Amino acid sequence: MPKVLISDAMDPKAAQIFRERGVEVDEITGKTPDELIAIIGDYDGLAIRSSTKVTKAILAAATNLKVIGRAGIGVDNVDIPAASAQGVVVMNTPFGNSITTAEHAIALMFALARQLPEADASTQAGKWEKNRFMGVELTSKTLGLIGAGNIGSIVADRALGLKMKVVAFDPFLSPERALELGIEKVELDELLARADFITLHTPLTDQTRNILSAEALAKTKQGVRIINCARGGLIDEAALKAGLDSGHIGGAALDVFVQEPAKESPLFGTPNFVSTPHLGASTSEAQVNVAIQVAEQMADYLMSGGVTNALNVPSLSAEEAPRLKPYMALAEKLGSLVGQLTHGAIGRISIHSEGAAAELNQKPMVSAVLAGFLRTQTDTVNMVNAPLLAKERGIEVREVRTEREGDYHTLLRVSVKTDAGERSVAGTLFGPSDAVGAAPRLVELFGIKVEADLAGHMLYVVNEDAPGFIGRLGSLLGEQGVNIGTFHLGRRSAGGEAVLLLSVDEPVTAELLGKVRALAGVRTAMGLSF
Ligand SMILES: NC(=O)C1=CN([C@@H]2O[C@H](COP(=O)(O)OP(=O)(O)OC[C@H]3O[C@@H](n4cnc5c(N)ncnc54)[C@H](O)[C@@H]3O)[C@@H](O)[C@H]2O)C=CC1
Ligand SMILES: O=C(O)C(=O)COP(=O)(O)O
Repeated sequence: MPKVLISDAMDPKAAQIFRERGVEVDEITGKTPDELIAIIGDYDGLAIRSSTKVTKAILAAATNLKVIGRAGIGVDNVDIPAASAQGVVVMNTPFGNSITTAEHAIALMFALARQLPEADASTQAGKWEKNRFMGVELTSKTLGLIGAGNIGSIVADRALGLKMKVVAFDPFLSPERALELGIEKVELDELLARADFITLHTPLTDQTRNILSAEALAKTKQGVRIINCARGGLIDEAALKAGLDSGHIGGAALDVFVQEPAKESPLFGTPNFVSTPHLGASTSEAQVNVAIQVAEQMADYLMSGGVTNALNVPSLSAEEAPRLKPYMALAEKLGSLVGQLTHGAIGRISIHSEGAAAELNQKPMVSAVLAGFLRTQTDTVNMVNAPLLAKERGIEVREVRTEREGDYHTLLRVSVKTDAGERSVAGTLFGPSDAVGAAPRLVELFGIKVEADLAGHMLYVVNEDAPGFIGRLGSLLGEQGVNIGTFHLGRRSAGGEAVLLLSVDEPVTAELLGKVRALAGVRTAMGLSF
């Protein structure tokens, strides 16, 4: 009988469903990482919310683990590359708590507009300070949405009902979708200049981290009120405190913090600051939704192999699975690679299969490319919703098949149309010709021939091909204590542009990237993960 550990507080429905479906379940919450490491080896499944941090160390001890189920949306507390490397399926419940979280953002907006927490405390202290609390109306005010996905769209809908004007910054929001939502798509600077209230609804990624930096906050309107029910780390907390102290920021409400649990913060006690302890998803309705959904999905997987809402594996029928599986892994890696290497809106993505790949069912491969690509923008993408999400983002998807073989027996090419022109990557499968058990390999990167395994954490460098460069890079990595797993090299022409792809044991830090970029001859350096 498979065994699941529920390690964060979850509605009792989850345990009930596991038991009904023949899965043994333990509910043990509040464990330290070391305590979790000591017990995790016994379990086939781990059901979590946001408190449990599923790190590489925990995964390393999770020798029997097959599936992690997140009863909620954000999976930034799970090391997905490490889970994938171990073959652990990671699933979430993308919609179960979105209404609830959107309502919390609206609640915090009202709390700021009418200073409800401070007025409540003062009244209950017997002060009756009727003249101290002068609020503002929401009607006719401009709400700036940063991120207009599932939750952002619901917030927009509610705000429009309150007769607010809504402007949104989301590079992946298509003009058609903006029109459908009744909101105006704008650039970030315009949002900062126009919004009376700003609310954040993006995942925490390298692009969104510190999106409200000191510099961005300085561009906001005098008296702006800011709400964050998405993730700590989207706002520079020190700059927020300074803005509140100076009076430039009229109010801020945070449900999420850089460090959680946030038991102390310079923001605590600041006038016009409101906070809640990551309560966005905490309603009985949402918790029942996500508990039922996560338990059903995990039980399906453990009992029959069915895959729903998985973030790192494709959903597949039993018959097609063995032959398509390596192609899907290749497709997902190529999609993820172009997603990580290109930024901003993409008008078109083309998937071209050549040779043996062209004879297979293309749909799962196309979904895998799109899922890999979109995962760099949203946590809620999976194999099932990837084509729909691509459509919503205005991405045209083209499929091209050439049954004739080219240089390779089988080849998959992914091209994206960006403002800078068409850019493409291509890969093949090495190993048995029927593809079962074959290994994905990158063979071309933006026109440069390179042969690489896309796995784990990688460092990508584009440099001028010149003697001594590899030695300088190798010494730098050695000095920084970075262990190189594999090393792949390609170049456009002798003395021209060269590309290096190195696999490294730990995620590439911003500090290391800074040092690599400072090396003579480096044009681009980025950290990638698969
Ligand atoms: N406080 C809480 O308890 C809860 C917090 N959340 C958080 O809310 C976040 C949003 O959830 P959903 O709306 O369901 O996700 P979603 O994936 O549907 O929407 C996220 C949106 O952010 C956009 N985005 C991505 N990168 C961006 C960038 N650089 N700039 C601007 N926009 C960007 C995406 O295009 C997408 O439209 C989640 O990632 C999660 O971290 C979710 C539920 C509860
Ligand atoms: O679903 C999400 O992304 C959330 O942030 C909710 O977190 P929680 O399940 O309440 O710990």
